[in-house]
Formats: sequence, C-alpha cells, structure tokens
Amino acid sequence: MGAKDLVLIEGLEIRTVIGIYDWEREIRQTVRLDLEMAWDISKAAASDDIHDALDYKSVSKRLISFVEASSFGLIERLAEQCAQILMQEFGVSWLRLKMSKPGAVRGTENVAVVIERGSAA
Ligand SMILES: Nc1nc2c(c(=O)[nH]1)N=C([C@H](O)[C@@H](O)CO)CN2
Repeated sequence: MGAKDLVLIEGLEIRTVIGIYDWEREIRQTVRLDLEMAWDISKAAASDDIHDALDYKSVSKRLISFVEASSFGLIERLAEQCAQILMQEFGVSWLRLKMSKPGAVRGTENVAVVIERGSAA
C-alpha cells in the first residue's frame, strides 16, 4: 500500500496587496496559508538527510517571497498560483491549501478558500 504521509505548514502569515476594491490596492493585508502536502517521508526518515525531505523551510521562504511580491484581486487566484509553485518547483503530487484573509469581513473570525490539487502518489 502507498504511503499517505503529509508535510504541513500551518498558519503562515504574509502581508501582501490583495483585494478587489480600490482602497485595497493601496494597502497591505494579511493572508494566512495552511498547507497539507503529500510526501513520502520514508526516505528522509531512513537517511536523516534534508535532501530527501520536503524542506518546509524552503517551501515557506518561496511562498513568502512570491506572496509578498504579488498583487492579485481574489484569494482564489493567489491560492491557485501558490499551488502551481508547489507542484512545479517542489514536485508535490497532491496538496490541500487553505488561503485565509482574516479581518476581511467585519463580524467574521475568518474568510477563506480551500483548494485541493493533484493526486496522491
Ligand atoms: N470568494 C471571494 N470573495 C471575495 C473576495 C475574494 O477574494 N474571494 N474578495 C473580496 C474583497 O476583496 C474583500 O476581501 C474586501 O473585504 C470580497 N469577496
């Protein structure tokens, strides 16, 4: 049976330009990423070598760099672009990504989209 291991990044908060209204194009707001990424950890567990692991530090730094420089309207578009980076640059075969924009709607604790991409290896 195939492995069902996951590497997680939870609560990654990044300041960026995001939103559809004129006033939102003038400020930075916080988005929060929660990520589940399929990754067979057995090789890294055996070797104890970071090169065999999905390096959550490298992934986080890449996403921070991309999101900080981006200026999309919708969190849907931002989520999709992040998913494509994870699959194309890091070889992630399946992922679930929650893109939150806390504070966007008064009276709510949070608003978000959740996307799943790819297929489990
Ligand atoms: N499904 C979405 N709905 C809305 C979004 C969004 O990105 N996805 N964005 C906005 C505004 O930018 C809002 O965040 C301003 O408070 C409205 N609806």
